[in-house]
Amino acid sequence: MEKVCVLGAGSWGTALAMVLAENGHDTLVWTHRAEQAEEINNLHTNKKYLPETVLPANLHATSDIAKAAMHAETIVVAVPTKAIREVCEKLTVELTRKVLFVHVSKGIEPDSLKRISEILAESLPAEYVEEIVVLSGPSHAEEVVLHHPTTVTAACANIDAAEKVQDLFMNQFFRVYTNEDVIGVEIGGALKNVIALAAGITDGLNYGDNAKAALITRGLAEISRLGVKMGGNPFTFSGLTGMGDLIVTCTSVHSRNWRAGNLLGQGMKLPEVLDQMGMVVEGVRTTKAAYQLAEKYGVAMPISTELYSVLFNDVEPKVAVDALMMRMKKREIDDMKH
Ligand SMILES: NC(=O)C1=CN([C@@H]2O[C@H](COP(=O)(O)OP(=O)(O)OC[C@H]3O[C@@H](n4cnc5c(N)ncnc54)[C@H](OP(=O)(O)O)[C@@H]3O)[C@@H](O)[C@H]2O)C=CC1
Ligand SMILES: O=C(CO)COP(=O)(O)O
Repeated sequence: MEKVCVLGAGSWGTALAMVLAENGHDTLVWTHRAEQAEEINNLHTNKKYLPETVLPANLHATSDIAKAAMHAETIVVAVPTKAIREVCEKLTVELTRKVLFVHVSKGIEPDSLKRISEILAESLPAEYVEEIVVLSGPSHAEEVVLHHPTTVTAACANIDAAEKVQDLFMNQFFRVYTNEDVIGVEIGGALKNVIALAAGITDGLNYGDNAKAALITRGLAEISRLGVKMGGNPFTFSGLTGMGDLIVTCTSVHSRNWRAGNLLGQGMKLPEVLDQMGMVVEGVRTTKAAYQLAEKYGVAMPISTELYSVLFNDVEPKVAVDALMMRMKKREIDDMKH
């Protein structure tokens, strides 16, 4: 039995804390809202994020970050990308020993263009960091809490650390693979949200299945193109954290990114959409990062670029789709390289 703390009691943090508690680990979830910690401790529910779920009685919560830091040998960071620096700052003052960090967030920071493991390495004191492992893959919280079969990947250049995380989480409904390619895993996990927003838009426009298959396939082409240029292993992009997560996020009604895109495609404006979602839609900020990364690395990312113009330059979704369809003629396979 390990002592594990999960930072963030949103849908994913809570679902993963549930997996860990069910695996017999001494699991504490930290939330920045005291009333939510009380709800988890006293009622064993988290109604805002997982309204139908009864949490295991051995899952405990706290809103005291000092307690969270004291408790853990392993810390799972499960807050949205934009909250990570702030949470690390709070945590840093409470750390007293080396901890294995696992992060499960899927984003890239705009402007700095940092991946999550880079943000963590920058924000946490090196002497208290044993390793940083990313856990990612096709995994909606709503299905994990129902014990539906789910597969994910734990990635770290130090394969022993990845295997330790594999052992912590793995059970009969939650299967964990390992990979050494942190860049490929983080880029695939972040950028699939961008393509899922676009897939939601075409569904909102009622463009049907051909359009969605096109977005998934050409989306994977542009994710791989960028990811390889950044140093990722090309094979990672056809794995769970690439193609796998892209498929689930572009096709599942559970996806907040797909749902947000769907509302945009139906004509709703971005601020209204985000208001209505009430949960993180990582793809919005990541679209800005993708747009900047495409420029920085000189890689063609037409879907991300058109989505950027819809989200941030008020271009009509239909006009953006027309622009994608009317790009100059390309070879399918040669095009993957450039
Ligand atoms: N949901 C899923 O199925 C999956 C999600 N992920 C990824 O996991 C990450 C977290 O997503 P998810 O749990 O779904 O998000 P949610 O929107 O469901 O929950 C986010 C949680 O983080 C908390 N939070 C937000 N800002 C801060 C802050 N500054 N300090 C402390 N806590 C904060 C929120 O608190 P409050 O309630 O106060 O807003 C909430 O508890 C994202 O990167 C997402 O892409 C990955 C795989 C699956
Ligand atoms: O990453 C996810 C599934 O693997 C969750 O996707 P959404 O954030 O779009 O809900």
